[in-house]
Amino acid sequence: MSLLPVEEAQARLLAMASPLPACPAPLAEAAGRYLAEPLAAARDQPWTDLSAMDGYAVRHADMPGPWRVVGEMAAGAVPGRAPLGEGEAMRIFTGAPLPPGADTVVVQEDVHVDGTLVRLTGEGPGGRGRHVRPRASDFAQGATLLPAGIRLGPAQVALAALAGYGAMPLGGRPRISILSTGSELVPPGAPCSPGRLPASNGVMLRAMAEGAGATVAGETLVPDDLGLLTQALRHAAEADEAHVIVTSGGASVGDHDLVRPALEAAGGSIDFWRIAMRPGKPLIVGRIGGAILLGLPGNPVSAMVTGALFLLPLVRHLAGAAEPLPRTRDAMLAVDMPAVGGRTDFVRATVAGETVTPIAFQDSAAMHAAARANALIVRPADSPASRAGEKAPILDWPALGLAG
Ligand SMILES: Nc1nc2c(c(=O)[nH]1)N[C@H]1C(S)=C(S)[C@@H](COP(=O)(O)OP(=O)(O)OC[C@H]3O[C@@H](n4cnc5c(N)ncnc54)[C@H](O)[C@@H]3O)O[C@H]1N2
Ligand code: MOO
Repeated sequence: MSLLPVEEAQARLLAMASPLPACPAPLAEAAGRYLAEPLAAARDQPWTDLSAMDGYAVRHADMPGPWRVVGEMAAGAVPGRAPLGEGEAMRIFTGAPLPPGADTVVVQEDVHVDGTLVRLTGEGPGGRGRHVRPRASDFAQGATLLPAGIRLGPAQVALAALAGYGAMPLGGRPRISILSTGSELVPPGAPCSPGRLPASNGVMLRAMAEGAGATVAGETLVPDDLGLLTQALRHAAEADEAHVIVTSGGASVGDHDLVRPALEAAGGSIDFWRIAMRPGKPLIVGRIGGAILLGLPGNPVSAMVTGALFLLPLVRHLAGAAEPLPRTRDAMLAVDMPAVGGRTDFVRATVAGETVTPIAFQDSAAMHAAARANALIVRPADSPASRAGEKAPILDWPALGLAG
């Protein structure tokens, strides 16, 4: 059975599912999720010309003063209709609307005040319009502020609030169920007798998926037993109602590698198996009930890399992301790198500025080495050797969704 190229496998996986239905949600729940429709401003910001400083609103034509103070405006005030007359000033505070006729604000540090008379002590504000935030200078009502499919962070949530919204249409939250397979596994922190191994993939995949906006409906350790694994898969599909079931381990060709037979015994089917990538070759993709099954390899680094390149794009796609796949950028290789075989190599590396350096120990079970990395160097299958100083595509941790 030939190995599937990585890009083809990613495209086939994403084509298996449609984004979940969108629904309106309060802004407090929006960060980390995807906007389902373009966001248009429901108001002008600012709503009128506002002062950017504490001081005195004046007519620039009256420069350099002096002025007679005829009233006061604070944020929240609404200007009256009478325009400022010649030589008149309005005491004004940051965020307050300018009275009609005023076009410039003199800051209070630049004036001497004697009763109601205000004189410049310095050079004054300079040009007309100084210290004024003109109406709609940030955005105008009706303007498209955010496109559909972007991930909302704190700044976008604040923008939505200023644009007049208390809720936004958001993509759905994918539910995932995590099954860590292997009779050798014990839960993290449990006593680890000889032959046992702390299960690390479950907590890692949970952190990755939750960071991408998924909710974890179940997280279970399952021994290498066909009956128990079959039952666990059914449970994840039916009771957890998972959109995605992600297994780790048991994906390869050994006698104890049971994910494929268990999937078939549970009534599921395999769409494809084995990808031309290193690490991560044994990846399985299938379906069971309404869920997509993603069978990741057990080696911790293989699970991390396949989780970042397959699980997270699938989560983003279901959650409504316009661009679910991570984007590469170019960096300069710090060292020579050998020719690549028939599988695309995702080399764990550290990137600093524009320079990327592979980590010396590339074992797919070596989590200590992988936890020092902050990028993968992407070396496509069958590439020739590269020299230090050449450019190479990398996927850095923020692009992959692995940044802490
Ligand atoms: N004859 C062959 N052997 C192997 C092949 C192959 O093509 N032919 N592929 C190798 C590759 S590549 C990988 S990757 C591994 C992964 O295979 P599995 O998915 O079947 O993984 P397991 O054998 O179950 O486990 C591998 C390794 O990882 C440890 N493990 C498993 N689960 C966890 C977990 N949740 N947390 C931490 N560590 C875990 C497990 O104890 C094993 O040491 O197969 C190669 N073999
Ligand atoms: O693909 Mo395995 O993940 O090379 O170690």
